[in-house]
Amino acid sequence: MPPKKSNLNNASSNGSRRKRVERAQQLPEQIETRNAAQRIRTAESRAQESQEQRDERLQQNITRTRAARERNIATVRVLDRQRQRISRSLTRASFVRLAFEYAPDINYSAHSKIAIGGMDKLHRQSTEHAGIHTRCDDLRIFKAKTLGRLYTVHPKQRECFYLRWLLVNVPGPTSFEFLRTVNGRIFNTYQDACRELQLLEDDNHWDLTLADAALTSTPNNIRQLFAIILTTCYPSQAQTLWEKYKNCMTEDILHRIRQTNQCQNIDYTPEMYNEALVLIEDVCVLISNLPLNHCGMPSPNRPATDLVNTDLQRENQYDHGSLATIIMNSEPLLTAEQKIIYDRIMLAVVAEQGGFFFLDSPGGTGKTFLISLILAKIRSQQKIALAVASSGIAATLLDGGRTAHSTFKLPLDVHNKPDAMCNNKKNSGIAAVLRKSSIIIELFRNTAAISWEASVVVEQDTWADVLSGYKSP
Ligand SMILES: Nc1ncnc2c1ncn2[C@@H]1O[C@H](COP(=O)(O)OP(=O)(O)OP(=O)(O)O)[C@@H](O)[C@H]1O
Repeated sequence: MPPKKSNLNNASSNGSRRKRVERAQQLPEQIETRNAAQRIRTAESRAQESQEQRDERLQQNITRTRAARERNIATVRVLDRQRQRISRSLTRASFVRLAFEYAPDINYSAHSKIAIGGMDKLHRQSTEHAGIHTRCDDLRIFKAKTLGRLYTVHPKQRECFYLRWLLVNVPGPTSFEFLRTVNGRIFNTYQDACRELQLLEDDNHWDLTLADAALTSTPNNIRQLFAIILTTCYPSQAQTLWEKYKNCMTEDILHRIRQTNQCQNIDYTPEMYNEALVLIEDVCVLISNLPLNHCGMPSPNRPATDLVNTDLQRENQYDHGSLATIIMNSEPLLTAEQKIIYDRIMLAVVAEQGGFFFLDSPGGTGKTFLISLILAKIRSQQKIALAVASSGIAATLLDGGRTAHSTFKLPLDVHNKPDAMCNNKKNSGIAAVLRKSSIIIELFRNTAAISWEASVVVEQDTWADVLSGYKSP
């Protein structure tokens, strides 16, 4: 087979450069003639090829094409990753930094068309209406094609939430201090400033709710109701509500102390209120994983490690009767393959061997069935089996399942941060649960390989950190 001509476009010699220039100056007819001659030459040379030469040529073509495709795919992936990284870093830009970009000379509240959040969408819609478009341009709020973006802040991030609220309501602020200044008085917090400006809904509704409950419910129920209000309704003056209804929420404790001491003259004491606060905090931690001081309330006086009990209690609260039923019904049904895996994992748990097991199989082949049985078996032995999943939906498949992100405080963008660590302290509740766990089962469903691999690496580092000095992961 004649040697393949070198590609002129890749050559950098004077000759090839001259040829390229000549070709660039050719007329279409000349190009057509040249191409026709080239086709004839190729056909002639191929006609002279033996079968082996033809096969070799085709093989080379295939290899070249594959290599080129792989190069292209690799380039596209690299570019894609870069683009994602840039877009994520923009999305993660801190709210406070964005607050600095706020244009202080604009009265945002005066413009009904300014929405918080999907500004890009708004602008795109607005361009279809000439009137609004002109108005957007006139506003000159932000450069380029967007109207601008003030990030959504969850009320849980209290001060950030109130700062944002002030930013969209106070015209012409010149500094953060300016935002906290109302009627010449500088407030310590943005929340106080919001309250002074009457931007917050008052707690009248929650006041009436608690007053109603105080008449009809037990102290335990009122505490639970109060915890729900604190964690999900974000009252602006939680402490005032507590002060008003703390006696109703502490009545059972007072009653118990009076009974214990055989004395009906004992009155409420700070210790009793503290005990009630501890009980309320336990419920708050169960609902939102946040202690009371994150809900605008005073912290109860107890060692921080006592919070551990809530996590541990959660893992020890399984009903042993129903666990036994699960085991009794499911164990005999195990298939041969399931049995091998079941025995292998149970052996590792009983012998405290440690280790990692990856279970993968096509959908509907009984993974969840097997995992549920393993969880039930270990829990029935008074041991802790922690069940986590890659998503909230997946977590519902496992008894006592929680998301890995909430359990281990995984960073959201694990695959972007190779040195990321979970936000768990060694003396936290979940660290104690991890230390006492006989097994940690993590269910990954519909998760891209990169994300679950990255999650496991980060969790593994965290387990090693949390367990260091205790036992091997
Ligand atoms: N050994 C078994 N005996 C009887 N039923 C079983 C057994 N193994 C699994 N099943 C049943 O088969 C169905 C599918 O099982 P399961 O949900 O555990 O599969 P899976 O592998 O987790 O599926 P997917 O990957 O789609 O979640 C369930 O109804 C389960 O109860």
